[in-house]
Amino acid sequence: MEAGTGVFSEIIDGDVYKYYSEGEWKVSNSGKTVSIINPTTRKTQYKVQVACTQEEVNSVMECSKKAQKSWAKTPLWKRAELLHKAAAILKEHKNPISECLVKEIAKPAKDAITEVVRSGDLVSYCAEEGVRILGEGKFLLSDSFPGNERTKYCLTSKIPLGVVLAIPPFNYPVNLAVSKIAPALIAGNSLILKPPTQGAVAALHMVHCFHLAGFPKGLISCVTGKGSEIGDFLTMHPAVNCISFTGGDTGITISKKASMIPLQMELGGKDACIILEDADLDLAASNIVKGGFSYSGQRCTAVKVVLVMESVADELVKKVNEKIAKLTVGPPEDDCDITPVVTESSANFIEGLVTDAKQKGAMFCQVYKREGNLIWPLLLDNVRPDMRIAWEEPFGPVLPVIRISSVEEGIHHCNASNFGLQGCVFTRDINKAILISDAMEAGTVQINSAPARGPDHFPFQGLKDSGIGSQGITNSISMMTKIKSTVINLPSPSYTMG
Ligand SMILES: NC(=O)c1ccc[n+]([C@@H]2O[C@H](COP(=O)([O-])OP(=O)(O)OC[C@H]3O[C@@H](n4cnc5c(N)ncnc54)[C@H](O)[C@@H]3O)[C@@H](O)[C@H]2O)c1
Repeated sequence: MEAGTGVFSEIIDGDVYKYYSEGEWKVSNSGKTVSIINPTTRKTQYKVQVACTQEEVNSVMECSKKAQKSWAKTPLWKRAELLHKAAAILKEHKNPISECLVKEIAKPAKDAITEVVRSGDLVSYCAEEGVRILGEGKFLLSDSFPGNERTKYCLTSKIPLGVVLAIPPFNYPVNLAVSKIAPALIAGNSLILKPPTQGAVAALHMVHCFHLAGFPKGLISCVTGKGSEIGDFLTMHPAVNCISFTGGDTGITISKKASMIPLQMELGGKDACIILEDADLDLAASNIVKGGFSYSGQRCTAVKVVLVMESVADELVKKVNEKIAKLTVGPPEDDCDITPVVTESSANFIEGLVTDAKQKGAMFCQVYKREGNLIWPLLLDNVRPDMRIAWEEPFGPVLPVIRISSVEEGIHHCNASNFGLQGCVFTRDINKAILISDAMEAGTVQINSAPARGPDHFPFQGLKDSGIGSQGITNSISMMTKIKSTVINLPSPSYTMG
């Protein structure tokens, strides 16, 4: 089945995709649309509605508030049952959804399928985890605090926050949407999704799978439009009780504007890969290539700078270059390793970093080549700290190598970054690895493997400008709840068996 056909024909009106509110697919009164440009053909692939009007957003909010009230009264097992159903429908329709990922964000076809299947698994896992952790609370006794007798019993439980606003980025528009939707729903919240422009159509198909599962009207809504146009109205809306955002620096702006509500922010990274003299260089080289160039480097946890000890640098660079030479470059439909980057402006930004590095004397291991949005993989050796690429996130298939003469120098570079998402270290000495992991200011450090977000139940968080709070299924469920206590006061102390 193709995108927009069969069960999905309901979500499209002519050639424009609708938005989703009050359990229905609707055409916005704004009368405006935005074109989604296929990164490979650079032609319009799909159209979605621009900025639903403020009245439409207000009505989405009202409806979401109302739906949440009755959802919070729906038994946990029933919420879980619906999530399991949605997960199965999502997996069943992996083909049309992955087709959108290929055409909207040039994700290699195989990876696009993996994203949808992984998303279904995430939703199911979340339902199971929710049933366990939300079914438990705490029981506290007053006499453990000095001066108290056992006259108070405190019962705590986790309650929903209300309306959760989810804003995912373009690179995993399905997976990073469900990683917010599923925890929000299992915890008893309603959810409003604002998908990225590139990736919006994949997200709308995914939302329709939740619709088909039969969630109550208004519990899930999906509002399309440019972040720059409707972003502020959504993120500053008084009805929103929690924002879960994944993306770039926009998250910093949102966190400054948002009101006093819980924020989950997963932002950019400049994940460093430190290679010691005793490292298994073959293992390191394959992880650098996989970590640095998968999905053309457009991953928050991509290896974004290699910090290698001078004594093994020549050998490592040689091994990495041999592997880069084997990467296939071309369209996502052919499952090429390197596919066009998401937009022309991204390609121009990447080119700017490459030009800066060239002017400042970096060594090019390959010839720089670009056709449209397609950039061939490039390793830049002998990068120095005065080059932009040493610090900035290219979000493309360009990887800098900085040669270091001590571990301290590597840690210093890593910690001087504003980002602190993940990092990795390659060594056969586990004691050194632990010391380095502790010294690196990053939310997660991988030992002998490239940075990675999954498996999706692991905690995932960034320090400094890389984020607020922690994701991962369990942490996201907890983050989308609040603790509520009920205290039973006894007229006189009561001790068990007393
Ligand atoms: N830490 C993580 O978990 C993680 C994961 C994936 C990507 N990322 C980061 O995301 C970035 C790439 O993704 P991107 O280009 O889609 O990021 P982006 O910040 O440009 O956009 C993210 C989302 O925010 C929306 N948006 C834009 N302006 C807005 C506004 N004013 N108000 C509300 N929403 C607004 C966009 O439409 C999109 O849905 C990279 O920096 C990458 O490192 C981080």
